[in-house]
Amino acid sequence: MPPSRCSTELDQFWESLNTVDDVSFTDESQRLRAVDALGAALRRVQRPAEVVWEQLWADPAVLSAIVTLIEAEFWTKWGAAGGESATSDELARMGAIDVALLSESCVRLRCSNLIRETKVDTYALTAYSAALTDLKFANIYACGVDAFWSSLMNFPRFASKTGYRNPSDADHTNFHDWSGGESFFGYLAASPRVGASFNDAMTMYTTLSAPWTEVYPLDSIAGQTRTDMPVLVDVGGGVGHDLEILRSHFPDLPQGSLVLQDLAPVIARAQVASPVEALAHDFFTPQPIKGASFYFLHSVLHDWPDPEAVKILQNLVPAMDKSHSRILLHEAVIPPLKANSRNTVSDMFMMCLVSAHERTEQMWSDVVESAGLRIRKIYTSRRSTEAIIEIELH
Ligand SMILES: C[S@@+](CC[C@H](N)C(=O)[O-])C[C@H]1O[C@@H](n2cnc3c(N)ncnc32)[C@H](O)[C@@H]1O
Repeated sequence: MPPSRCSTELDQFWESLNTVDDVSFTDESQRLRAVDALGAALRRVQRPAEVVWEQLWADPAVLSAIVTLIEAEFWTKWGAAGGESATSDELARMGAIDVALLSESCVRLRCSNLIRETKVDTYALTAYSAALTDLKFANIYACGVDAFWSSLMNFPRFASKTGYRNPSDADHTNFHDWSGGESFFGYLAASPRVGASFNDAMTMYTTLSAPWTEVYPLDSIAGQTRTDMPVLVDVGGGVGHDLEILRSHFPDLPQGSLVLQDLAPVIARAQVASPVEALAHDFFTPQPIKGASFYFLHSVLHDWPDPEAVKILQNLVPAMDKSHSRILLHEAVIPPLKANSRNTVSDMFMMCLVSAHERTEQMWSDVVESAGLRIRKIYTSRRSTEAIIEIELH
C-alpha cells in the first residue's frame, strides 16, 4: 500500500481484508488467486526477522499445540460435546487436560486465527478447528508429523552427504537415510497408524481440487461404459476416493466394472461398494485385469523416478486393448513459468520422500514414449491443479 493512499482508501482496504473469506468468490480460480496474492502480500509486508520468527518459532509452536491436542483427543471431544464456545476451564474438563496447558495452547491458537476468542478466556471453533473435530481429518497429522515433517528435516543432512546431487535412486532416498533403511511406502505398510493417516491425507488432498471427473469429460467415460468389460481400473488407487466419485455417476454398472488396486495393507483398509471390486496388486507386476476401457493412475507416477515410472506403464501395456483401452494419468503438468504453490510443494516432497519429482509436459512425453505409448490429449481445468493426461497405444 503506497504511503500516498488517503485514509478513506486505507479504511476500505482494512474493511475488505477484515471481511473477505472463503465464500467471497464466485469462482474457485479467483479464490485460489486470492490465497496466492494474500500470501505474496504477507511476505512483502513482513521484515526478514519476522519471516524467520514465523518459520522457526510460531509455526512449530502451533503445530506442537495442535498435535498435542489431537493426541489427547481434545478436538473430537469438543465436537462430541456440541462444539459450542466454552471457557478454557470448561474445555480443559471436557478434554481431561490441565487447565493451564489448555489455556496456553488456546491463546497460541487464537493468535494464529485457528480458534476464535469470543470473550475473556472463552473460545469458539473456526472452520479449520471445527474440521479437526472429525477424527479422519485430525488423523492426517500423524503421517504429516511422523513421516513427512521429520524426514523432510533430514534432507539438508542427506543432500550434504550425497554431494548435493538431485536424488534419482528409488532405493536410496532421503527417506531411507532418515528411517534407517525403509522406503516411504514400506514405512507406511509397516505402521498401520501412519499408513491409515497417509490414506486419510490422500483423501483430503483429492478434495483440494475439483473432482477428476470435472477435468476429464464424463461423456468420454459414459461412451466406454460397456457391460462385457471392466470400465476403469484405479491403479495405486489408495482407499478408493477417486472411484467413489465415478461410482456416484455410474452406480448401476455391473459388479466388478470398477476395480480398485493397491498394496494389500491399503486394500484391507478400503471400504468399497458395488460396482467397485478391490484387489491387492503390485503395479511392478503385469496388470491382471485385461481390456479395461481406462487404467487410471492418480498421483502414482510422480512417486517414482523415470525408470520405475516407465516400468509401471509397461506393465499396463499387455493388458490394453488397442481398440478402446486408454491410460489416464491424473497428475500435475508443471508449466515453464509460474508453477503454482501446491505443485512446487509436492515437487519438494517427492524429492525428499521418494527421489522423484513433478513433471513438465516434455518430461511426461518422454516417460510415456519410453513405455511404448503416446499422449493423445492433455485435459486441464481452471478448478484443478492437476491435469488428466490421456494415453493410448501406438
Ligand atoms: C500418492 S498415493 C496415491 C493414491 C491415490 N491414487 C490418490 O490419488 O489418492 C500412491 C499410492 O500408490 C500405492 N503404491 C505404492 N507402491 C505400490 C505398488 N508397488 N503397487 C501398488 N500400489 C502401490 C500406495 O500405497 C499409495 O496408495
